[in-house]
Amino acid sequence: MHLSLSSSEPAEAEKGGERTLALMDEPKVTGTKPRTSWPRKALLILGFLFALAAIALVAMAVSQNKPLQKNIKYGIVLDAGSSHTNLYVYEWPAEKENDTGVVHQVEVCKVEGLGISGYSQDTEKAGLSLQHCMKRAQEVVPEQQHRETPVYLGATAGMRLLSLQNRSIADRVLSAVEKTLRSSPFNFQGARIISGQEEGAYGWITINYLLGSFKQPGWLNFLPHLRSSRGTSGALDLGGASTQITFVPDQEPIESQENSLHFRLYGKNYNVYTHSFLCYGKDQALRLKLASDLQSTQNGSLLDPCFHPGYLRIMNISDLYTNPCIANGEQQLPFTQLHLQGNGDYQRCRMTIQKIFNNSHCPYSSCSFNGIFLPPLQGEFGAFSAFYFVMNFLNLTTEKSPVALDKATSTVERFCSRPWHEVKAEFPKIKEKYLSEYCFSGTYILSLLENGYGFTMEKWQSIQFLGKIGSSDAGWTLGYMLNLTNMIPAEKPPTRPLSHASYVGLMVFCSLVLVAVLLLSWLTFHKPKCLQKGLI
Ligand SMILES: Nc1ccn([C@@H]2O[C@H](COP(=O)(O)OP(=O)(O)OP(=O)(O)O)[C@@H](O)[C@H]2O)c(=O)n1
Ligand SMILES: [Ca+2]
Repeated sequence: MHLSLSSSEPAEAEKGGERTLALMDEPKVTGTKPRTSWPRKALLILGFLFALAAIALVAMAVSQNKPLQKNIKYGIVLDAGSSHTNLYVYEWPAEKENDTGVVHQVEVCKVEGLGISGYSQDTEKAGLSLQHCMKRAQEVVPEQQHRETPVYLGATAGMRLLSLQNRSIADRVLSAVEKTLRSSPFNFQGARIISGQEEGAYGWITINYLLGSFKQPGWLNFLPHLRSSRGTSGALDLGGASTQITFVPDQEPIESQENSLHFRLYGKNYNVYTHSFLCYGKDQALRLKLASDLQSTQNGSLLDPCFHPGYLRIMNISDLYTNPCIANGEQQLPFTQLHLQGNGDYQRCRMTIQKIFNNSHCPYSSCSFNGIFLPPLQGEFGAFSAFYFVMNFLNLTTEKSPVALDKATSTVERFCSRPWHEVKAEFPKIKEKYLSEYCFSGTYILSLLENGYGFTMEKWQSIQFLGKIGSSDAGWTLGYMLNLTNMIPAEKPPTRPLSHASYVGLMVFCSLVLVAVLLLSWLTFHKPKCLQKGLI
């Protein structure tokens, strides 16, 4: 084959001098195996060195970016809600504590029994009830870190109500829980009742921290004027005794001072609207509704459209009137017990619920209800706690697109109309207290969001019902801890435009492109002799 190629070439050789010269340089064909030419050898060596260098570069990048042994810190927050207490353990890498999105939940322990405000008759028990979860926290946090791990307890609306009703009993409950927390090996930082404003604000901080809304991508350092372009999500929290709405409105300034908060986080200013409605959590709202319904009964029996047909409940009237949400009226009632009988009528249920929202006056440009200022709704909203528990039970929470308002309405309507014995048989594992109230709760959520706040058809689509974000529960506790441990800086910590890994990757890529360009240019302009033959 080599021979036949040589024999056909003299004709071509006459066409141009250069080609002729090239042929003349070829080693003489001798019939033995040809030896590899020098340039080809050089190319082979170069190729080998190139491959070696590329492997070394990649290996270096990989080993340099291997995660270092982590120095983990822990923090504990107890959410002492009106219906129950949860203990959360958070962890984060010590060297990154000022970054956003690095703290996450590693444990949640549900305290058995009542919320701490439920122990007003036996305050010591409020402290004892926490012991099991404190033991659990000791197992989760490594022993050598117990002493430096802060523990906080924040009590919400149940304790706010107890404190309004009887300050000294509320203080005794707090002392009892403090005693338990002080006797643990952790670094006790305080047990207190947080205000509704704080509860709303910390819920907003938590979800935006977890969603990464405070994060500005590193490349924005090059374009500082674009930094304010990313929005935050509003926060909707529904508890047993209070409910909070918090978001950044378009309208500025916020008309009512008591609903206005200002934050500077990671170098950006936020003017936040928040309101906490005490007595409008789902348990207290049910009491408000029952108290309102009772006004129109003569004998204490009530046909309640917010419970399933066939459902019966007997309640002591005195239990209904044991807190400041229902101011007076007990004395005038000629009966001591309420006999409630469900008839599962969604439309009527909505009408009875509507009565607990007072829309008769509004001293501002716009209001939610009870004369409370509410600016026009703005942006996306994350709805959590009981908003999530209830909507999740009703299969109305989807990861992708939100369920439309009319579909949510028809689902609740259908659920309410189902006979109680059928519902009970279908969900034998769900606590009867929760299950029997999902019809009321679903209807209440729709009334509150649609009529109370104005999430009608289109706005409804901006609500995402959230249980967890990543591994962390949506709620106020993470925001509370981030604030108390100063983990959210007012100014953006200085950062490099690229992460180390992206930097190394980009450097390798650019080097390879440069080498390729140089090689190609060299080949194009200098045409090494070994290649010239093959090219023509
Ligand atoms: N799987 C669940 C869990 C809870 N609930 C109900 O949801 C309500 C609120 O629960 P939660 O958000 O835990 O309220 P708390 O924090 O206890 O109350 P608050 O924030 O008002 O102090 C309670 O009525 C509870 O009965 C429910 O229906 N289904
Ligand atoms: Ca709560």
